[in-house]
Amino acid sequence: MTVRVAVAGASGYAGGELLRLLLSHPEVEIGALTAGGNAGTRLGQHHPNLMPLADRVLADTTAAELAGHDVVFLALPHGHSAAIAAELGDDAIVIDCGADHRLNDPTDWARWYGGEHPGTWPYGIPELPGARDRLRGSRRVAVPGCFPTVSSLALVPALAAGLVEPDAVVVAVTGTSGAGRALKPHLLSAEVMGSASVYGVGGAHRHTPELIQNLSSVAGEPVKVSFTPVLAPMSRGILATCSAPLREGVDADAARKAYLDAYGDEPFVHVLPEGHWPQTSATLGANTVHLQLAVDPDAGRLIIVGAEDNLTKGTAGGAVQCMNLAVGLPETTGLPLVGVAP
Ligand SMILES: NC(=O)C1=CN([C@@H]2O[C@H](COP(=O)(O)OP(=O)(O)OC[C@H]3O[C@@H](n4cnc5c(N)ncnc54)[C@H](OP(=O)(O)O)[C@@H]3O)[C@@H](O)[C@H]2O)C=CC1
Ligand SMILES: CC(=O)N[C@@H](CCC(=O)OP(=O)(O)O)C(=O)O
Repeated sequence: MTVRVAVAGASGYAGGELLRLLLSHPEVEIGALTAGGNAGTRLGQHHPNLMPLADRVLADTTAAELAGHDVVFLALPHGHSAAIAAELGDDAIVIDCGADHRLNDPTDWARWYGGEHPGTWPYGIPELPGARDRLRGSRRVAVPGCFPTVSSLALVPALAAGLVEPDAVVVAVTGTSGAGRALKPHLLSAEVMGSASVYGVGGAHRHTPELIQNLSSVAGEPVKVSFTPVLAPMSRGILATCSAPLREGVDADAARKAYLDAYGDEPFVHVLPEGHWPQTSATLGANTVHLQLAVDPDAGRLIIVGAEDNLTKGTAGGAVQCMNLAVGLPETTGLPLVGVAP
């Protein structure tokens, strides 16, 4: 099978990571590459690592440029996907790395992003209960936010098995590439190097409703989520420390069993051997999430720590995994399982 793909937003971080993965995908032919203000420039100017595509010139992001492909990846800022997807129609599978089609509830959309709800697409974490069947053969995929990917995978088995109360706390350290490559003063090296800082504190981050949506759907009841992101001086990676109050009688063995049952057969989600704790460097460049858990008997809480590369499993790798499901290829095709640590 040859899957002809286009990437809109190819000059950005998510677009660049998509191309890195697609270049080594055995069934993919890379077609149109588009951008915004950087249209007309060479891809090599933006992604010097992508040598085989260095001389490709970026086109304007229009439906006409993106037409005629089997799969179109949209790696554009929020709010740019719905109109282009509508113009492409059903001829192409469209995989949106942005937030436009993630939230089910129009009221949530209006509160967190503003404006009219662009509609909900099948949500791209295949490892969540029931998700894989919805993604297989789908013509549309909403790729999750990078924080919700690792944090949902960390908390879902405990909530689905009823081991914890529906009241989660997530504190997640992230590298700066999560913010994209547009210039922003708080991402200057003088601000970031040698310092860690919080943002979006007090339920103010727009990934909170996405997490609540994912966790509540498996818990079967509304789940409260307190989410705090922490910006750290690294380019890639997320380390999420998640916890929730343990229900009466739940011990460490029962908790571990729930995670091994949930992920024992998953190629990309690894529950580490006891005593080993996730670290971002072990997941860099790999389409993996590493998890470990512990019971804190004095606090009465289950603690789950998860690591991922925000650009790989947290965006582009997850997107390619969903493409494989959508086109009927084995889910793992072309995706790296091994990180580049140290
Ligand atoms: N970075 C991450 O870890 C993650 C990102 N995402 C999502 O992926 C999407 C892309 O993010 P990211 O790559 O980080 O962002 P970047 O800012 O790095 O890249 C944005 C891309 O979109 C293009 N673009 C910007 N404005 C327009 C426009 N008006 N019309 C057409 N193209 C435009 C840019 O082109 P140009 O260079 O010409 O400006 C660039 O190619 C976002 O929706 C983001 O939320 C999701 C999960 C994680
Ligand atoms: C460091 C940093 O700023 N990270 C971004 C992560 C955004 C992301 O990955 O996802 P979406 O934009 O696709 O929702 C943030 O917190 O907004």
